[in-house]
Amino acid sequence: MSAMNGKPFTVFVEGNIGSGKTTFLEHFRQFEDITLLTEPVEAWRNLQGWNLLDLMYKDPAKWAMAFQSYVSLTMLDMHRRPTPTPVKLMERSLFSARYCFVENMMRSGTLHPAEFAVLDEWFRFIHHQIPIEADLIVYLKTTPSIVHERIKKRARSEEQCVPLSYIEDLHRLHEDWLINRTLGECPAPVLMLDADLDLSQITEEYKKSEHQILRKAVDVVMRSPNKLSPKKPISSSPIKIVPQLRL
Ligand SMILES: Nc1ncnc2c1ncn2[C@@H]1O[C@H](COP(=O)(O)OP(=O)(O)O)[C@@H](O)[C@H]1O
Ligand SMILES: Nc1nc2c(ncn2[C@H]2C[C@H](O)[C@@H](COP(=O)(O)O)O2)c(=O)[nH]1
Repeated sequence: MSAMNGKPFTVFVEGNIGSGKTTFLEHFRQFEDITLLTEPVEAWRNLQGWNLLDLMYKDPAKWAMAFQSYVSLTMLDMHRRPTPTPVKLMERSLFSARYCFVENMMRSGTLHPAEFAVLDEWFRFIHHQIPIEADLIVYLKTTPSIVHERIKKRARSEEQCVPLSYIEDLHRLHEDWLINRTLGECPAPVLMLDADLDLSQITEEYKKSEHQILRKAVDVVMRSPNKLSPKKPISSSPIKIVPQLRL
């Protein structure tokens, strides 16, 4: 199934560490005609045998520049990845790397001002020379203390020493970027979801976003009904499938 006009309906899924971005993408695995691109964390944990994520957390002053440079490369690769489907969901973006993580490293003094200037120039160049657009941003809004507990429970070795204050700083930057609009550029309309809800309630919250996300795929269904169906068939009738998508 090719994307319409060669450009998929692109969604950036944004939110603090542990807010449920990967879990959100997994919710959409039930549908066909969607490309899901999770954050390349494993690439950051193993670049030719080097765990850049661990090095960055252990000695940010020394490794922040190298880590952010590689984050930029891997995220640009995701932005530019050919997408054969009408809908593409990406976990994070070059925008959150710049306006949340790099901004925080500059403000906290982790990045030298000259290092920040280099990363900022790279972001400006990429943003103005290469299309890295989005049609929608889904913002998984969370409370720092809640995601800090989730991070501890997830127990990713590199993150065990991440303090609550770091999560609070990232929260404020996400809010300023996506909600208050006092930081940087917001490249698409924002759909905010309450990602504090626990796993027993979060599916209903995720469903609030299905219509806006799947509407391009719905268009495809209306033109070729046999094309889109959940991997677990809801019904043999495309009509019953389409209302399921019209939430
Ligand atoms: N709504 C939720 N309630 C409770 N735990 C959650 C929820 N969403 C995700 N988790 C758990 O929290 C951790 C982080 O979720 P994940 O999807 O990896 O977040 P992210 O990709 O934003 O870092 C995982 O252990 C996951 O199982
Ligand atoms: N310093 C940066 N760290 C980043 C960036 N993008 C992600 N990360 C870190 C945060 C987590 O420890 C891990 C994965 O993020 P999740 O939110 O998916 O858990 O990678 C960045 O640009 N800079």
